[in-house]
Amino acid sequence: MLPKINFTETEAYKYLADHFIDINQKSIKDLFAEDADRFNKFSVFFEDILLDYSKNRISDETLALLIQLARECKLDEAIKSMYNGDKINETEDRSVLHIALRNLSNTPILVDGKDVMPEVNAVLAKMEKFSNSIISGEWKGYTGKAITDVVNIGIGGSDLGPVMVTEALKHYKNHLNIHFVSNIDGTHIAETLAGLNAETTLFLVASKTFTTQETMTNAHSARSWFLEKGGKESDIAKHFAALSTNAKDVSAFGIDTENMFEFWDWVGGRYSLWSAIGLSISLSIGFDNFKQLLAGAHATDNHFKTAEFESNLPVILGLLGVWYINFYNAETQVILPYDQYMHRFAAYFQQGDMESNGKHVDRNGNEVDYETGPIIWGEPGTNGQHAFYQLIHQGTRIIPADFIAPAQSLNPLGDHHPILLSNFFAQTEALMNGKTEEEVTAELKKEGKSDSEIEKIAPFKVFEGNRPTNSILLKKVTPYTLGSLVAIYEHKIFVQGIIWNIFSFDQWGVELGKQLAKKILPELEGGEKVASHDSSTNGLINQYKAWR
Ligand SMILES: O=P(O)(O)OC[C@H]1O[C@](O)(CO)[C@@H](O)[C@@H]1O
Repeated sequence: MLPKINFTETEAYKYLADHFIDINQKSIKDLFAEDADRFNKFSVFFEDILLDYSKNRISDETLALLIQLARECKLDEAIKSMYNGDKINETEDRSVLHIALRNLSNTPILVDGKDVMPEVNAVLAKMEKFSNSIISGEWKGYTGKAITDVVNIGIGGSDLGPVMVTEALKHYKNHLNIHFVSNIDGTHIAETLAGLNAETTLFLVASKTFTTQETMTNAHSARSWFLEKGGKESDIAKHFAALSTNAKDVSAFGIDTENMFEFWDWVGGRYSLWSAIGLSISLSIGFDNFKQLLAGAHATDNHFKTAEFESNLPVILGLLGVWYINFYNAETQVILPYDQYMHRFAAYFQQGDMESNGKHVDRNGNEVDYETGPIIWGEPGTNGQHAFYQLIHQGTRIIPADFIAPAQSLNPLGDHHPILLSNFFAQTEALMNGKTEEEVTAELKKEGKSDSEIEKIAPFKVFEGNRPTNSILLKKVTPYTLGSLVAIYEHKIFVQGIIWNIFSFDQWGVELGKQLAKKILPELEGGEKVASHDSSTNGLINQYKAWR
């Protein structure tokens, strides 16, 4: 069981509320001026990852109080509960054990008294064998040819993680072409299949429940396409595999359960890339690299479990988020990878974070009277700089930003990487320092502008600064480092869920829309006018029927 403490009623929260007033007398720039050691004090290494969180609106006292808050909310107990396999996903009566999927130390982890590790290891061994035979070409399609293309059909957690990782680790990929189909919009699968040859294509139907409408519809279309192109029912076993917890529906679909890669209800969809759902990753970069990804995450898991809160990366990141969301009313959190390969990282954590902590009822079943999960967004730098950074620099909202970059490029081409990194460093500095009216005036004077011109233009050129950032510098993007980084963000979400006293591992909020869509679908048949909804919904449905 998780503790059920209202964090706004803790001692630490009250101290933080007072401290908030004090700390705002100073800007981050002032705090740097006061303390030459600030970088050393507020940065922490975890293996080949450096987190510099010194450019935040914090002092020693802020950090101490935030850590006190974590202690009062019994974060340590909550972490133990998760690692012990307790059913901390109480609303679904499930354990939360993505840490078991990457538990390469193989220490027993019990669910209902049974060690889950033998099953985890058995599926990993099956994934290894399958990946090797597809990659080597030993596995043949129905006309005796090796597989060249793999299509992962899944959505949400059965898509975003594998997409993000295969993109982030593209540098390590082999000859297989990996495609992803998620959207129910027929365009997605039609465009994907257009260039493919059924004889050499393998479909992975990735669905924890094996009931998700989008995935099942796409999977049936893929099956029909395969049969139209010349494959027979008896050939399906060579071209379709399932990644699921639902053996019954997998076999009803016609997929040989020999080709089913199992996982378990204690793996949340948005935390499942480490499970059989990661088969597309293992096919793309090879099982050894997939294992490195798991190893990196496992290292983070050990760090999260054992490091003191003061040097614990997920704890620090989580608490900083709470600081901005609950005291500064920050509504969003932007993630800015300065690495083209990581272009889906923010999109991945949009689900990871927003589906986990987008909750308004606390663990006691009461409506919360404080903010919970932020809106997560982001794009890779430097593209974002030329699109939305204006608002981060000069808008009216506070947008805490995570900058992420590797020190070593996987494509060291001319000056590209130093230019990229100079932008990263410059942005965090600019966001902190801003530009004062005096500086703007001096600059304009130097350009030869008259006093009246300066008076007119200066206000628009002033940057307030004092905008908080975290900088995460990786030595290099490797499967191991990426695994560590993803796990850091996963555990950060956990930390925040504990502080906010919410359940982070269910997602009831996505159900209503699904139910209504099922009700509306039959109403779209036929030509008769629909009148069973509000006037807007009726109007839209009827216009759709008129135009289609
Ligand atoms: O893997 P499944 O069962 O198809 O679910 C896909 C996604 O749908 C959701 O349940 C939300 O609708 C996600 O949590 C999940 O990742």
